[in-house]
Amino acid sequence: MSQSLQLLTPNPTFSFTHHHPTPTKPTFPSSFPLISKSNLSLRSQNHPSPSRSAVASAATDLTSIEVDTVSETELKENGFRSTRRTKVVCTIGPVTCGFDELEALAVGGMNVARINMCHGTREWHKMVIERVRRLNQEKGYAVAIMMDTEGSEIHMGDLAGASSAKAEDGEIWTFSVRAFDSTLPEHTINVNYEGFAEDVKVGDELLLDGGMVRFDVIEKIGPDVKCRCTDPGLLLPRANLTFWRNGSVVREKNSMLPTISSKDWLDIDFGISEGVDFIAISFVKTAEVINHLRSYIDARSPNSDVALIAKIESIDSLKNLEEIIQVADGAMVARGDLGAQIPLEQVPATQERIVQLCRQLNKPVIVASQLLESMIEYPTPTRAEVADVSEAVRQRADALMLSGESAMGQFPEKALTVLRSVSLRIERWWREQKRYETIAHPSIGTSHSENISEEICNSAAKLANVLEVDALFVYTKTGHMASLLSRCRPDCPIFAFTTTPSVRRRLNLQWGLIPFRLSFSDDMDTNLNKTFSLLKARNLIKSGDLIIAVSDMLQSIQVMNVP
Ligand SMILES: Nc1ncnc2c1ncn2[C@@H]1O[C@H](COP(=O)(O)OP(=O)(O)O)[C@@H](O)[C@H]1O
Ligand SMILES: C=C(OP(=O)(O)O)C(=O)O
Ligand SMILES: [K+]
Ligand SMILES: [Mg+2]
Repeated sequence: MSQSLQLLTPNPTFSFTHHHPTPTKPTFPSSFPLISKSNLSLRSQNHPSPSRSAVASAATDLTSIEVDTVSETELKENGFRSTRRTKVVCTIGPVTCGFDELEALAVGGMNVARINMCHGTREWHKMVIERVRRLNQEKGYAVAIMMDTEGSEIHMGDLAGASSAKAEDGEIWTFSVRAFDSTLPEHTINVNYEGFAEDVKVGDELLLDGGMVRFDVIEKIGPDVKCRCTDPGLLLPRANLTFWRNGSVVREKNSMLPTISSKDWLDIDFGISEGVDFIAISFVKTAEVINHLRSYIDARSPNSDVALIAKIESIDSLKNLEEIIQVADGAMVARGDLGAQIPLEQVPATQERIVQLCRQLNKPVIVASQLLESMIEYPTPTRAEVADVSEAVRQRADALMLSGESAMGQFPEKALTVLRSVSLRIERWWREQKRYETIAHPSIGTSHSENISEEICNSAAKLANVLEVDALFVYTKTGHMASLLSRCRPDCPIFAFTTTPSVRRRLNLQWGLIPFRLSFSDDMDTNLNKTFSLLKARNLIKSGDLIIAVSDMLQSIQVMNVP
């Protein structure tokens, strides 16, 4: 039995009639207009649970549904409401690039694998992409791939093969733009930016790795800059480098460097040809850069549906924040570099502002860097790190990101487990606290039809909270309706059914969405029948569960008990 509201575009007729059968869960507020639909008669089908190999061949099987085993287990184990809503991005590096290690991350809940083009060779990245693909194909996961560009800001070079170098208090180090071959003189660091020795002044402060290690500039000798270490620490290969004068970051000629360097363009070509799902653009300064990249991709690969993530990590990006997020497909609060460009104490408020703005503009947002930094070395996070992760979850960011913790740390899987368990706990706490929170977002649609979709999703999410439904179902070809529902952060999980594997992977970055691949038609009754029988066969739903279904083919809301 179903109660539904349908808004038919382009010429919506808002005529509603009352005729509803008795629901088994709370009824609507009587003011809510309804039209009834005939009872759905479900063919009873008896599908065996698909084996792993069945999942692998599902792409061609029109009668099956694809969902990853981890989401499936999480849904079954603790009930729908306890399913994790916050997504996790893991940076892949030397300790996690093996197939088994990647699988362990997928089992641990990794939603997106990030490769950072600052490090490693293209062959290495290609190998990681192929392994993630194989994992998806063989094991039914929908792990998306995010390629992160190097960008053209200043960073130090490699340490002639060493994995790190220790700078001690008071030591004199030389930062040089000279090219060294395989051996580096002692206490020497190569800098990738030619204008460095020219731009820097005696008395400036150098911050490496977002301020983890600091130096004072004491002398300039041609291409060499002599510096004294004031905050000792570990120098890592290719760590970022900024210099500060009178309390703010100096952006001389390096601010004129193109956001996308010639190496980045080659990496982008590589990413497009490999079919990555996301490209994260480092040090975005303006919306124009994103628009330019999008036209480039459209011209080069018209069928590509790669999503562009703007990394907010510079002063320039903060100046143009709204325009940048508006044109991007999502944003990353890249706190590593951001914390080296603005005073550290401004980072938390900036993070909150970016997260809120993304939610308003309906763009997924990732909170990144140093979430569990101590877990690179230790198996337990600090209390402060747990509080930081909790805050990002409480802000309801779409995703959290691991960097060094999963790329080169000693406890990648443990770090992932911490993110997962903290997310679950804070989400539950938040639901208990904020039940019936009213959802009010500015309207973002630019057409009548878009406004209708948006209002449908707002209403569906509100209904889902009030009626305490078990799940929201959304049938979406492009993923747009699913993201509009996610934006409302409803109390129940959102089952997003989509026909295309790439849309399914892309939705895996967004808060609360459990993406399924399913072939469906424009006929909602048929779609619902099919979904119910397939999900029942996998013991994911049972008769009597209350669901709300929305669709972007037929703009409608249907409330129903699973027959
Ligand atoms: N592909 C890779 N190959 C080798 N080391 C890597 C790779 N990706 C990441 N790492 C290591 O993990 C650390 C953290 O990763 P990330 O935060 O992405 O880079 P960065 O610290 O350079 O911004 C890096 O400093 C580097 O030591
Ligand atoms: C995520 C970030 O970028 P990257 O690791 O590429 O420097 C950051 O700066 O926080
Ligand atoms: K990068
Ligand atoms: Mg960065």
